Amino acid sequence: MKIEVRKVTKRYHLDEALKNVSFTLKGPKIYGLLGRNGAGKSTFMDILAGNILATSGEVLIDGENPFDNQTLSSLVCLIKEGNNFKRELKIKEVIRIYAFFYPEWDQQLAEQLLHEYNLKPQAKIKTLSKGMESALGIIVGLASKAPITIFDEPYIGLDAAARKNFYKQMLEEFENEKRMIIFSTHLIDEVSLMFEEVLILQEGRLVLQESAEVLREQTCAVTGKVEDVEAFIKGKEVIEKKQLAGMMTAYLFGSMQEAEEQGLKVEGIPTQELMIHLTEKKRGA
Ligand SMILES: Nc1ncnc2c1ncn2[C@@H]1O[C@H](COP(=O)(O)OP(=O)(O)OP(=O)(O)O)[C@@H](O)[C@H]1O
Repeated sequence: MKIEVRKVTKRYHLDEALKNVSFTLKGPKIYGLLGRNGAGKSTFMDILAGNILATSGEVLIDGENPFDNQTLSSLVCLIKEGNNFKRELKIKEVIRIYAFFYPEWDQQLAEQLLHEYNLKPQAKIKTLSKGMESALGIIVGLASKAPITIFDEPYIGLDAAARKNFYKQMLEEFENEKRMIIFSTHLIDEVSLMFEEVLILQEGRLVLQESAEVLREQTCAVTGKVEDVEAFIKGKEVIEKKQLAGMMTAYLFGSMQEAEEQGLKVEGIPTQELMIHLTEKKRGA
């Protein structure tokens, strides 16, 4: 499936949650949608799921507007960080509703995951802990088999071991049957290896869209004497530089090998740190 985002702005009264954002996503792929609080991630996901309209510009899924579009709504499954289900419903009723709604629903997978997460079909949503409710969201998202599955921080209340289990299940599902998964998270380093492409939003603007491979392999942190680092980074795309006691560290797009040949100390940059530097750079620009 193809998602085209064209000059999208979303305004809430005086607040601009998205500012003239344009990009294209093509599935099947696992996309990481990153950004700090209030960057506009949830707003974008809500527009994509057809829950709200952009103030201007358009989002198209295979050429169609998702707002109030019944055909598309059965192809897109959005799981948010909470309040996905009516509190009075039982788990088995939630499962029945989603099974009815999503044509590719995988009942066997849903039952297997309910068992793994130890969720009782008779239990009412309002009796579940935060972690159990998140687990149900994860189960529904995975079992929906929706060609566009969107997870917006879906793991609130799950501990590190349960989150790891979820990432494993998600990857297995993706390998079994490829689809487009858009995943928004704060816990970037936990999941960064899963992403094939990363988008970073900052204050409503898209500051980066890049394949994760390029980010991992073609960015590095170079440290050495100020004059050596300055000479090395001349003409290169520098993300950030820091100076202390005659030494400099520069974060840049460039090959590690080239820096090593110059006798500089070179390290990879964890995605989390890269995101912080990229968003700070744009803020200062
Ligand atoms: N319903 C709303 N009414 C008014 N303002 C809103 C609404 N939803 C979002 N906003 C504002 O739009 C901006 C973007 O919010 P959004 O929730 O999309 O960001 P986010 O990147 O998902 O953040 P977080 O990670 O904290 O959920 C914020 O300034 C937020 O206050």
